[in-house]
Amino acid sequence: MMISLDFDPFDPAVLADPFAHHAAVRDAGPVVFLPRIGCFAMARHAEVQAALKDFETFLSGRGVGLADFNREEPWRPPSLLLETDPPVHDRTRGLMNRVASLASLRKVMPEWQAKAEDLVAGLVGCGPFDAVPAVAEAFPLSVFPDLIGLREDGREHLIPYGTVAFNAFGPRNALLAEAMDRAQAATAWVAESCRREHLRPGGWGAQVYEAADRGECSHAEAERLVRSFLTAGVDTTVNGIATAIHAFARFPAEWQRLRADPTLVKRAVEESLRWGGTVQTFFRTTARDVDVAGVGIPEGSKVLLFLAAANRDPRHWNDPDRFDVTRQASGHVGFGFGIHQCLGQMVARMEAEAVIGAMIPRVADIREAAPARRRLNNTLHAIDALPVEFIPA
Ligand SMILES: O=C(O)c1ccc(C2CC2)cc1
Repeated sequence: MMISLDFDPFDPAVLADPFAHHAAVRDAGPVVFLPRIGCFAMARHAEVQAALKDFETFLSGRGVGLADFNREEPWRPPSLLLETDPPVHDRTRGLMNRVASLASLRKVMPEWQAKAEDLVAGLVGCGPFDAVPAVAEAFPLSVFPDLIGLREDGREHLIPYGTVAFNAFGPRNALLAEAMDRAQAATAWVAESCRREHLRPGGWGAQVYEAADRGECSHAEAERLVRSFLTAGVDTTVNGIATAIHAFARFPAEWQRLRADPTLVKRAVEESLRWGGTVQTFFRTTARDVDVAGVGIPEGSKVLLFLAAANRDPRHWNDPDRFDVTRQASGHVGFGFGIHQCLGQMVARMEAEAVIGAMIPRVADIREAAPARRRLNNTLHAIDALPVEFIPA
């Protein structure tokens, strides 16, 4: 029996506080239909994880946004990672896994830790500041473009470019239109920056082109694969770090628990990824008629997967709305799940661990200087301003 829910997940009021609406979607049933969007939806952990794992039934190649690439032109050439299915995905993901290796990240970790320590030390005891530009944007923009090997000029374009890319997974609403208008220069800069001549030898970008030299992909594909790093690798980590700092400001007892046991830093970062819901949703498209929990979903249907709702599903987590630095948050779907699980998840973890790890010995308290201000986005639970004070230890 199909349950319909008169609910627009992309309504600005919902995007401003999505968690307030997730229980209703979860409780309405394992699969519901959203007539306002014209899609099916899943918000419970079991069904979301199962759909993410079942890449043959729930396709990515027809787009992971509301737009069905079989029916309408994508706003940009589709991603050869995010928006492909096997066998193409097997080839491109294998290539990118070899480039974005843990070994290469381990090499830069000491430099990232030193940069995070310098950044945090300069903010402790200096009164209220906005942690979004000062930390959440500053740190990823100081380390990630260098990892990829991007040119120095124009790196600030990466933020508005990510904003339009993540809005583009949603409907053609005012948020997307505004982001498109603002991102014209950024879109041009990103396209140019992915060209081989603009990439530093030795960086991840140049390594993708070297894979093309070896015949692992075409040089045109290499340009699009480098673009994936730029699209996925900034707005996500910026908001992941902002959300972690915001969580500790809102739950000071958790900050004290972490300061009392700094070995919890990896667990605390993972919990912020579960609890924070930076990446709220993604779509899939059904490859065939499929029955999920007694609901018939026709072939070619768009299915909205509420990742953040699944990460707070009381059917799977104890006291899910509680931010708990000691929780074992493995199994969350904040990075997706299955073959499309986030290629850059180790980058995201390492960036957040470097920043939070630098704060632990230096910051006795994180004081909210004013309420955080949301930056509405069709996909990201983003923070626009986070006025805080780092009280010296
Ligand atoms: O390949 C891409 O362009 C791409 C864009 C966005 C993501 C989201 C999941 C972080 C992933 C890949």
